[in-house]
Amino acid sequence: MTQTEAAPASSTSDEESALSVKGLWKIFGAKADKIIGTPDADLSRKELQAKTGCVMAVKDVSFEVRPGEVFVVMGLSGSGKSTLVRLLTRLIEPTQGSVTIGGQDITGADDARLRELRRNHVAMVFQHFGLLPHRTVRDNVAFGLEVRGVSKAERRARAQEMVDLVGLSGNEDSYPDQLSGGMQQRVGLARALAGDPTLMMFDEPFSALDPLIRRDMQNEVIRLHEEVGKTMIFITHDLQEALKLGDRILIMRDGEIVQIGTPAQVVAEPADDYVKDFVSDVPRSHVLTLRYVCRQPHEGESSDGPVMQADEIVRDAARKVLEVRGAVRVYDGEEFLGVVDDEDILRVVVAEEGTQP
Ligand SMILES: Nc1ncnc2c1ncn2[C@@H]1O[C@H](COP(=O)(O)OP(=O)(O)OP(=O)(O)O)[C@@H](O)[C@H]1O
Repeated sequence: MTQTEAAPASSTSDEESALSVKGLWKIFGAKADKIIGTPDADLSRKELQAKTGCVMAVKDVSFEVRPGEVFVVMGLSGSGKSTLVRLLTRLIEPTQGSVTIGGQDITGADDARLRELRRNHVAMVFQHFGLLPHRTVRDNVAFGLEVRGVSKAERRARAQEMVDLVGLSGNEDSYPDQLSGGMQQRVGLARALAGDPTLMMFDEPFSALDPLIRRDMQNEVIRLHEEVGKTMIFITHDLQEALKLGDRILIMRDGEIVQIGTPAQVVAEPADDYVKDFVSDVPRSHVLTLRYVCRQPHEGESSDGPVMQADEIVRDAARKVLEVRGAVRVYDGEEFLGVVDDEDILRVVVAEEGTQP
């Protein structure tokens, strides 16, 4: 994934965003809509539940996702991730707030528009693959196209293309129970891609897979993203997965946003002790970029070293920096940010020795 440290999300307008979420709330329970705007809304989840019986699942969440971005929503169990992703297409009705997908207001959409949106623009990949057991791989992949009324020949051709894309060539005529978990999830990916959605949502798709297969599937998502460039919203409780896949990560706790940032930002500048604690075991050189390591040149330090870009990850930059006598210059595009020398790199690497589990 690219690790672009771009402008803050708030500078993106609704028309430019793939997804725009504003002031979104979900409170489960009777009279939940009477709570927002009252002092009860400021109670902790536990206090609110004790007082009113209502559960604050998602609390005043706002964010923007850019076209082509992989946006990860990360949080521990119960933080509100699944509710949030279901609010985005109104599989769960929001208590308050607005959602705009590709410039279309979802919150006010009638049933027909919602169906059209779910069918043609948004694809979801879940942990439980939701494959139809009596259909072949090919027919599972083509299912959404069938619902849309695409002709049989066109469906077959498109399904084959997607089966090939996810590396399942030769398994077209197998049934789901003849495939391993990883392969079944590939069918789920192919099915999601078949309809050429504008937005793909993944709700903990790899949580049930073995660690090695899970890593393969993460790499597969990265490869597919590079190939098809879709906007992706990826829900996970796994920090490593979030750091690996996300262009940006939204960290949730108790229904609220704690931080939104690039992997490097979250590790270098955690918003609070909760995030700090969360990222404390992360090998920093694998995530931090030169932006967070560079410094102003010392007096008299030569400033004619080679140039590197600020979004280069420290581990990838290390060899080049260590080979240079003196410092390399770090630029964000045309803008000079500072310099980095071998000691600056080693400081990151040595510091992480103490953080490895
Ligand atoms: N239908 C419901 N009625 C009442 N409370 C609910 C409902 N659905 C979810 N909740 C509560 O809302 C909170 C957020 O749940 P949610 O499932 O969104 O979290 P999550 O981060 O996805 O967790 P997990 O990974 O365990 O699914 C939890 O306290 C949960 O118990």
